[in-house]
Amino acid sequence: MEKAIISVKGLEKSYGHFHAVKGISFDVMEGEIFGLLGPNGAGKSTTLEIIETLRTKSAGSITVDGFDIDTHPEEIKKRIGVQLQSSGYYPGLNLVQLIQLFSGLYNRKVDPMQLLDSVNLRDKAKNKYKELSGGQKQRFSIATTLINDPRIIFLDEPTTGLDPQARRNLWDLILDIRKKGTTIIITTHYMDEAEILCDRVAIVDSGNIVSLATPDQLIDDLVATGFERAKDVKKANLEDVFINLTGKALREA
Ligand SMILES: Nc1ncnc2c1ncn2[C@@H]1O[C@H](COP(=O)(O)OP(=O)(O)OP(=O)(O)O)[C@@H](O)[C@H]1O
Repeated sequence: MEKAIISVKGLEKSYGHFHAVKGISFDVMEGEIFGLLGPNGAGKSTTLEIIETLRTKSAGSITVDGFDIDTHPEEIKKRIGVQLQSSGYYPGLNLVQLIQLFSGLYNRKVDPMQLLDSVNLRDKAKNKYKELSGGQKQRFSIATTLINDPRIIFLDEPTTGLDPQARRNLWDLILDIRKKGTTIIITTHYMDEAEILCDRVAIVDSGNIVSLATPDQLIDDLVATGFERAKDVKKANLEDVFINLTGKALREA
């Protein structure tokens, strides 16, 4: 039976007089990839950071894995994996040392090489974070979300700035993580990414959820209104051409 692992009810957030999140409610089901989509400033990061216990809310209630955020934030922290800002990656340490540092903070024993293997970064074990390419940095930051063996991970625009091969590689990594039973919440500005990865998406605009359904359902609903694309869709797009010409392999060795 489907069970909600995150339940958000009537969430509001104001920054001074500015009402950034205006009373949103949604559930995230156990094991799903749930997308928050919306234009810049819609309130996606604010919402994520409140659920991550990193920001206070102005009103509403949230439970994560059965724990109320107001009364049990520490229990919630133990169960979630959050991408760190790159400023958290001490410049003098290599990837293995960083993983050892983070696992110490979480009080967990992890095998750094096994974790690096899982994100295809074994070869970079002795490199420093700043020596990684954009795609490698993103993969490393996803690896760090897995250190405490979380039930849920939060990915805020994980593929922004990556080339098409690196994006696809990251999609495979995200799907692999979900296969192991981890619930994933992701924000993205890429609709193709949301369509491929997300079981359900909430479309957020000016602090409200304006629609929430599976990508298929949202498209069908739009088509049912009589909407048609202006141009016939070709069987391939420019990204297909690019991948076809330059291959699927990563270019960052
Ligand atoms: N600390 C803050 N103080 C004041 N206003 C803030 C603060 N953080 C965010 N905001 C405002 O709240 C609104 C929502 O911001 P938020 O970062 O949640 O949007 P977002 O949907 O994640 O946008 P983006 O796609 O650009 O990351 C924006 O108008 C932003 O300027």
